[in-house]
Amino acid sequence: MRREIQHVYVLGLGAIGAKYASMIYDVDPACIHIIVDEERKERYQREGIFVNDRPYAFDYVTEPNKDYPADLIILGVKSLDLELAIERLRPFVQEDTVIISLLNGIGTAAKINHQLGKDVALPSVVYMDAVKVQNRVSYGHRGKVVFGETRNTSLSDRVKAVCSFFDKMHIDYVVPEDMLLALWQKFLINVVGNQLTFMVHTGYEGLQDNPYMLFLVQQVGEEVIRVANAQGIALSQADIDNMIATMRKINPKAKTSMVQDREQGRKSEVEIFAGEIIRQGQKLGIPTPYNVMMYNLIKAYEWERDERKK
Ligand SMILES: NC(=O)C1=CN([C@@H]2O[C@H](COP(=O)(O)OP(=O)(O)OC[C@H]3O[C@@H](n4cnc5c(N)ncnc54)[C@H](OP(=O)(O)O)[C@@H]3O)[C@@H](O)[C@H]2O)C=CC1
Ligand SMILES: CC(C)(CO)C(=O)C(=O)O
Repeated sequence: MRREIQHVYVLGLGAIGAKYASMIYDVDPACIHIIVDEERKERYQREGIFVNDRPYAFDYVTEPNKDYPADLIILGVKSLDLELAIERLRPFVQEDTVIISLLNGIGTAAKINHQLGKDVALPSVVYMDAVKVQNRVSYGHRGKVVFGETRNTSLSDRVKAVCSFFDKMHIDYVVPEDMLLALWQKFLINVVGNQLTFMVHTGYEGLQDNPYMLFLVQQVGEEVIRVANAQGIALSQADIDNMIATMRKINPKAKTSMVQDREQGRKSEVEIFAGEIIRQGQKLGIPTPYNVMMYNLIKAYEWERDERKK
């Protein structure tokens, strides 16, 4: 029988990580700890971390404490920092630890489990509109974590433990029956929405009524569906239609995380979006020309920005 979740560690106190850390802190400040290195600890303590304008005095830890074993670790780094982050959290992982990774992309849980050599990470994704600028995080919606075992016809003990913890912390979540499909539904939004808004440099409004963008939404979306279907994942036109309907309900001025990366001069996560679709398409013999074009345009933009000025 799995014990109740009492101590939670967050690695990656960015837009998403700080948002969830603050929600947990608001209910039970003693149960939340932030894994950092010495440099981050000093910087976060000196500058403070604000979430929706409220300062948070988190417990910053650089190494595990046997009095507070990690029942749950929430990972909130960008995909480019994933490998290093997994090594940082390795000493915190106990026999019963569960890892929920809030990163975008379809392969994160598998990567974590492979690198750690054990089955500790549950596949998960988050729907959220959080932004971090310097030491200040803001968000408009409560967001939603989607997580679970690959199939959840009945709930495993570790999924039940996370559900009851999220209930206590008032964190909205969904445990879908088919987690692989849920990962691909989110992946579809990222491959289509994040990359097109990045290239056109627009908020969600670009995906709501711009006829040229809507043409591309359909073409890029169909490539994702073909790659998914070839692997037995039942992504369909209905998912593109749902995505368009959902985009139309979002604040038109809000921005995908990839547009935020562009505005803050950071490297984007194109490798886990178009890069992943292109690699999978090549293995399966499925052409993905729209993604090849997007991948190279995004890379070309970043090359001009980052390499030429060196
Ligand atoms: N923002 C959003 O609305 C959404 C984001 N996502 C996904 O969530 C993931 C995280 O995104 P987001 O929160 O926006 O990213 P941010 O860039 O805001 O945050 C990442 C954080 O990770 C920290 N970090 C990186 N490496 C380490 C390390 N080794 N040890 C400790 N901390 C580390 C960084 O710290 P520092 O700043 O000190 O360098 C930074 O604060 C991405 O995959 C993104 O696609 C998904 C849905 C929505
Ligand atoms: C789905 C979306 C667009 C918001 O949660 C996202 O994942 C992102 O901005 O990266």
